[in-house]
Amino acid sequence: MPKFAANLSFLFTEVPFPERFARAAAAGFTGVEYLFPYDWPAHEVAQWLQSADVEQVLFNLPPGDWAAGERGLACLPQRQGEFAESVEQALDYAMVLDCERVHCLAGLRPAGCDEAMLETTFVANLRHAADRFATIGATVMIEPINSRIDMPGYWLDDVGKGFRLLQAVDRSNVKLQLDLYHAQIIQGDLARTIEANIGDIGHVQIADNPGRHEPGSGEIHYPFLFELLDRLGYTGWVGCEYKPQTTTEAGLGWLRR
Ligand SMILES: O=C(O)C(=O)CO
Repeated sequence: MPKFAANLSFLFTEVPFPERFARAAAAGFTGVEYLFPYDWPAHEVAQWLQSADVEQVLFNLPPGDWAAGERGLACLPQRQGEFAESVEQALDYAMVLDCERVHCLAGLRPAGCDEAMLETTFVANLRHAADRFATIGATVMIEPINSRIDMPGYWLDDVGKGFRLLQAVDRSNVKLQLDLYHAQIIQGDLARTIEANIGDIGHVQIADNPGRHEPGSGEIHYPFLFELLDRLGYTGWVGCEYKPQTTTEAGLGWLRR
């Protein structure tokens, strides 16, 4: 079975964020991920990790003004200075949290902007981020996210485009974060996609479809995909980024099975 990380932005939300680390550990998780740590000083987050004895698996670079609807900066031509600052902030946190993976949100497609310009900006920004994170041995993830249900207007909303962008960025520490829930909505054909691209996949996330709930609640046959990841020698983490149907604890039956 792969290693599972609890996504603390989705799971254990019954308790305040600092308490979720211990809850995840008590439920048997040895790794955690979440969207953003920036509301808390890095050394405090490090203490929560340490006292729960869990590994920091992944978090996201600052996304711009999330509350105002922004969903990342990496493709935005007018925001390259801010992107570079966001890389430094995430790097500081990654060092303190001893985290080997960060996810770089691409951003929403700006109106009236040429596709080639967005791609040029994205590639330049990713190369910059990759080179900065290489100094601590960390990998930068890019993630295709569906723009039909969950993130309307998201620029990186195609799985094939994600793998093509990896080639364009051409840095060994940039990999694809394959969220199987988003991939199912975008295109399906999950097993073949994993098999054809396993060497470029640096992180996996899961939820079932429809509803983005626990594995087993929908149409995706996760036991088959977990066996496939094992058979292909995937040694990375699988992040549990789903919305529990009732409570987090009640929804962990799929993991015990
Ligand atoms: O929305 C998602 O799927 C994300 O992983 C955002 O980081």
